[in-house]
Amino acid sequence: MYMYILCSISSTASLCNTCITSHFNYATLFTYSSHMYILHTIPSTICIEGNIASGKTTCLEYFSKTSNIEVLTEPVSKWRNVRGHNPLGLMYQDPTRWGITLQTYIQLTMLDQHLSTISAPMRMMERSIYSAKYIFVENLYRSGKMPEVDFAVLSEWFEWITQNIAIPVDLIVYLQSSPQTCHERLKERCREEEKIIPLEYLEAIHQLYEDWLIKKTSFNVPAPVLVISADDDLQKMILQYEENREKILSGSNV
Ligand SMILES: Nc1ncnc2c1ncn2[C@@H]1O[C@H](COP(=O)(O)OP(=O)(O)O)[C@@H](O)[C@H]1O
Ligand SMILES: Cc1cn([C@H]2C[C@H](O)[C@@H](COP(=O)(O)O)O2)c(=O)[nH]c1=O
Repeated sequence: MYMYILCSISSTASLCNTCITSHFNYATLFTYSSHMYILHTIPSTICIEGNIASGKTTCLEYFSKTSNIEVLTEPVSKWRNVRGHNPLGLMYQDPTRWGITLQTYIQLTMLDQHLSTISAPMRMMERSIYSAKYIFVENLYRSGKMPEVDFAVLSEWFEWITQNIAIPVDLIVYLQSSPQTCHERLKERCREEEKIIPLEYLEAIHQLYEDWLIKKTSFNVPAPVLVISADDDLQKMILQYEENREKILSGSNV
């Protein structure tokens, strides 16, 4: 939908006034085409970020009961089964060989989610195309498990996408948890491919998240960040979600 809007802007800019106004969670755009005004609404996007097993899916499930929100969980099932292949499993078995395969596919599926047309005025997504690149690709590269040429190709793809396609994010909710908590929860969840993940892997992911979203020293942060401490038990997490409900659903002004 957004690409269509961008096309509309460029094709109608010389013909008429095009205006974008922001009201609460809606961005409303009017374009003039074929002698009539067309109104498009762009849903606002909230991305739930955090380490593996920090509680993102659980958080999304909780907010899925809220009206006017469409929740998009990470398409992990696709990453585990693309035409009968399991790139997630392959990556954990041999990251140097399969890291680029998995990350190319994740980049595609994330882009697909960002651009998907939804009927609700608000989209709540699990992670984003940004964290796939800034956290996971970066981790593979920095740990010496992704060859330089693979990193270069993925980076070229990512830069082309983000420079040519509008991928708006209105708010990042960072579920900040200790790597130890995640390790415990990961063991409990018991996803087959992840059984070999050591604590050190979660520590590396944690550090990359902290540099990106807390210290803001590594990469561009595409939206305001709301930090929610995620080490608490489920009941306390629900309390925190309720305390922050308005901030989360207003999509910005953190
Ligand atoms: N606050 C919590 N306290 C204890 N266990 C939790 C909590 N939140 C989630 N879990 C459990 O931890 C595991 C990982 O949670 P999940 O929501 O799948 O994390 P993520 O989507 O971030 O990987 C699941 O088994 C889930 O039931
Ligand atoms: C985005 C992204 C994810 N992964 C891996 C990390 C985990 O094993 C799963 C996602 O599970 P989570 O419980 O939702 O964190 O996918 C990856 O390797 N690369 C990525 O870019």
